Amino acid sequence: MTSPTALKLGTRRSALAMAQSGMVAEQVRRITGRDVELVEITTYGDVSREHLAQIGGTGVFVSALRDALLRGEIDFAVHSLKDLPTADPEGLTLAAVPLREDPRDALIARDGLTFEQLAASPRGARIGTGSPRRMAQLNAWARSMGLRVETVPIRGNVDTRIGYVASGDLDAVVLAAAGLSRLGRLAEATELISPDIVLPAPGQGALAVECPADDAGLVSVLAELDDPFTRAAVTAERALLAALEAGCSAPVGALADPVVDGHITELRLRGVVGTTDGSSLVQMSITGPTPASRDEAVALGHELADEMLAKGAAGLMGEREL
Ligand SMILES: NCc1[nH]cc(CCC(=O)O)c1CC(=O)O
Repeated sequence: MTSPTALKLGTRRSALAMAQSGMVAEQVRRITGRDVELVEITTYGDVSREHLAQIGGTGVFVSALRDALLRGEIDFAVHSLKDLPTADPEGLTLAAVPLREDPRDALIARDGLTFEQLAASPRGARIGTGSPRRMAQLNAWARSMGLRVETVPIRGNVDTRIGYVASGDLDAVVLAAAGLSRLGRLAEATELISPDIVLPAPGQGALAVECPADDAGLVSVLAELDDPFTRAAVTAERALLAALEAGCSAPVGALADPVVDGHITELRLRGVVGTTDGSSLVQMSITGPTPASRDEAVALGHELADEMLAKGAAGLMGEREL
């Protein structure tokens, strides 16, 4: 039963989306004392069997929720921040970026193996991922050890992807640790991949809580879920992505994390662009004062983008296939 004043939270139907939305709904209930009702929205991305790149990237998951917000069918929506296109939508506002989960990628491999053990396996390793960013960095990592792995494009929900390892079709798959964690399945990871080796997608592990910009009451309530440090970090990462003019399926990794010296002193932003075969990578980092404003976070991202472009990053971003 929901009360007539229940807030409507629009969500995709996938297990991951439902888990994420459920967590945010609980926080909003606690803050407002109001009931929050989950409203399932089916997106084209959920029903299409085509590859994501052919239907315009993960943005397809987002646009159906945004349309429902703009039509007033739902009051707010929760997205995986890494799935959001870098352009700000008309009429909507990013009301909160809650505290980020572990941003790293996780390996789920047969027999409890790590990536290095798989790469060294004499029969060769087939590793499933549909992400050019993961392919580029996994292949570069194997090359750095004088080894090769075969990256196999896959898609589908978390269950489907883990299923390829359980069935023996693949030796391993790579997934975001945050998604596994939200589904209560992080224990299945056989390795949490260091960002020194594979940088996550910009915004990975963070959620985006979005609502109509003109709903001042709701905007101020949802703002209580915001974590300013997470927001600054993902703003810098996404500014880097936008400045590299990369599409959402391009092989760009980025992570802004705190430089801790007793307390947080600075923000370090790392970025990577590469060819999916891992033969060339441009990987750079900069450190600056923790941004005190959106403009400062954006400036940090743009500064690193300029340095990466000067090192030839643009030439590595032609590949768009999954
Ligand atoms: N690509 C789809 C997607 N979007 C967000 C997550 C995981 C959760 C997150 O990064 O916040 C995933 C799954 C994955 O990459 O393994």
